[in-house]
Amino acid sequence: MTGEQQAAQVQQERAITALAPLYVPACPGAGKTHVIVSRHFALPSGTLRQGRALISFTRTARDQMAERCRAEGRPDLVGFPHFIGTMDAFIWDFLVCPYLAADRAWQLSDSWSAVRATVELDRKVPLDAFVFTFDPSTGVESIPEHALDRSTQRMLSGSKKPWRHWENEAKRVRNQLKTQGYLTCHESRVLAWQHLQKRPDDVLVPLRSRFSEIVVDEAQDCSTTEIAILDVLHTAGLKLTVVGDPDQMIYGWRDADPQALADFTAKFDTTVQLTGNRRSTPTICALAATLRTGARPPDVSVAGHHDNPPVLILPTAFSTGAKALHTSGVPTAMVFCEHANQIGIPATSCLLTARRRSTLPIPSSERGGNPITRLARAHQVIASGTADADKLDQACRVAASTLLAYWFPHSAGSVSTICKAHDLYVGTLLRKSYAFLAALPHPHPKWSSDVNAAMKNLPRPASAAPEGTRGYLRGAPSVPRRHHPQETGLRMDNVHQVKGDQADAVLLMLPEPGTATRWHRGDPAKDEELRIMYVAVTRARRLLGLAIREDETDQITALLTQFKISHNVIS
Ligand SMILES: Nc1ncnc2c1ncn2[C@@H]1O[C@H](COP(=O)(O)OP(=O)(O)OP(=O)(O)O)[C@@H](O)[C@H]1O
Repeated sequence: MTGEQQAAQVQQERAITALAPLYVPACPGAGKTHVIVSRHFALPSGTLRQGRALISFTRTARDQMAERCRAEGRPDLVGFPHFIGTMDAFIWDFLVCPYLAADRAWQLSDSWSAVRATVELDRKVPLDAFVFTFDPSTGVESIPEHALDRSTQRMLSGSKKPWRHWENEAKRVRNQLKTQGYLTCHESRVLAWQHLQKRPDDVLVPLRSRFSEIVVDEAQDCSTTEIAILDVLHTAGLKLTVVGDPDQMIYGWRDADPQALADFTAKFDTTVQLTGNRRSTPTICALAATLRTGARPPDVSVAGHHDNPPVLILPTAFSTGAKALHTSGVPTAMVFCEHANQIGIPATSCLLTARRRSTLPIPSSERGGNPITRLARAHQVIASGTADADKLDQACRVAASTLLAYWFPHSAGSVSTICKAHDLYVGTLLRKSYAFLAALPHPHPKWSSDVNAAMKNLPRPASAAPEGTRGYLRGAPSVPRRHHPQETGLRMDNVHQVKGDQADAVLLMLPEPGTATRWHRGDPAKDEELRIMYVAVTRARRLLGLAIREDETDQITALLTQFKISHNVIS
């Protein structure tokens, strides 16, 4: 072990064992999840139920933490009295739901699009296009006009009604829905804040008796209201451990504010900083350092990789329809995968990302298509080997409904309904469906005959009653074209979705004109685009590729040369 690796280990140990209240600012790849889960393994003492709340911002992070506990043989750390969940779930379960009037059935949705509410004056606008914000220091709620997306701004620019009429109408529609029992996470946060102000003892006593510690992961994503809520809990004596990387703050639109986090964490007595990057090579750490505030030196790479490949610069012609063609005429993603493959990284360990999902060659509707195409896509999900639990579940359900349609040709409804009607256990069927999908060959134009033969030969439940070829799939699947990046099993998603994730090789698409100038002259403290680039590049373990506009190649290579970052232009 090198001295740097030892130092990183000592930092991690301190972050695991230091007493809360504790602030752990950490660089990318510092092992925040390891710290949080290891902290959880050491049982807290001294309070009634000795529970610990582990709060994260994404369902993926939540599932990772729970999975880590189970994998270490501690499933008991997942359930009561502990809590492992998202910030929204914590706020709803502990600060809002128990204190709502019992006279109606309350429903919490991610956004107003779930109830398809609209605001109508001289035109009709979806309610979820209006961004409600709340200032906890004044208790005032508003809808800033500048936060509207571009298409709503265009729509409202033709309206004869002034903005304040739209704002009032949006609030009226929202209030009416609230009266009917519908809430989004924004209303939930505001209610939490109000409950803490109006009836602090009711809210705080149950929290104190259940949790001896509340750990907040990815704290840089907290909105100002969430920080204000945590501040009340901290002031009331609840023990908080706050873990985060302020450089990865990419949720400005939901009111995350680096200054609010800095002011809040300054109140903590103990700070343990994690500066060893266990994920990325020195070259990737060096490039990442050019995208963050304060001209700080690169993080120390303690990943121990045996190589340190240069950054690949791929000049690309970006055009509509998510086409990104390298100067050689081949999709840039394919060129990148070939280079990754040359250093032993298969396409399934590569990640393609961009600020906008629309830049990525992802089919517009992954769920659409005829039954054979849906099954082919489900097969791809399984074959990729990298899909998350939700995607795997969806894929298995597609295969399960194909099997059920063949086994029970007269039954209709969802997988659960048909299973119930025929006394089948859904979990067993999904496992069988996984095996069925995994055994199928790669989709091709005559794939349906392979699928139908596999269905026929698959051991079936005793109650199944297939009728000849009823339920057989027909036609050709519309599988991705040859040389299409999707065909390689390459994983792709936008930066906000891959946050917290990692891959051996990452290709970041940068189609926006002016990226080079922005990178050169911009200030990451003020420019969220640069922070989004920072999050993207820090997902890479060994190889990083940048797909850039051809006319910006010289500027970007000059920049990398200036920072002494080794790179190769692939032309
Ligand atoms: N103590 C450790 N020993 C060995 N590997 C570790 C240790 N801690 C973390 N790692 C590994 O380091 C990598 C980065 O860890 P992790 O994903 O938790 O980072 P992170 O701090 O959450 O990063 P980010 O904020 O950038 O997502 C992972 O592959 C993880 O398994």
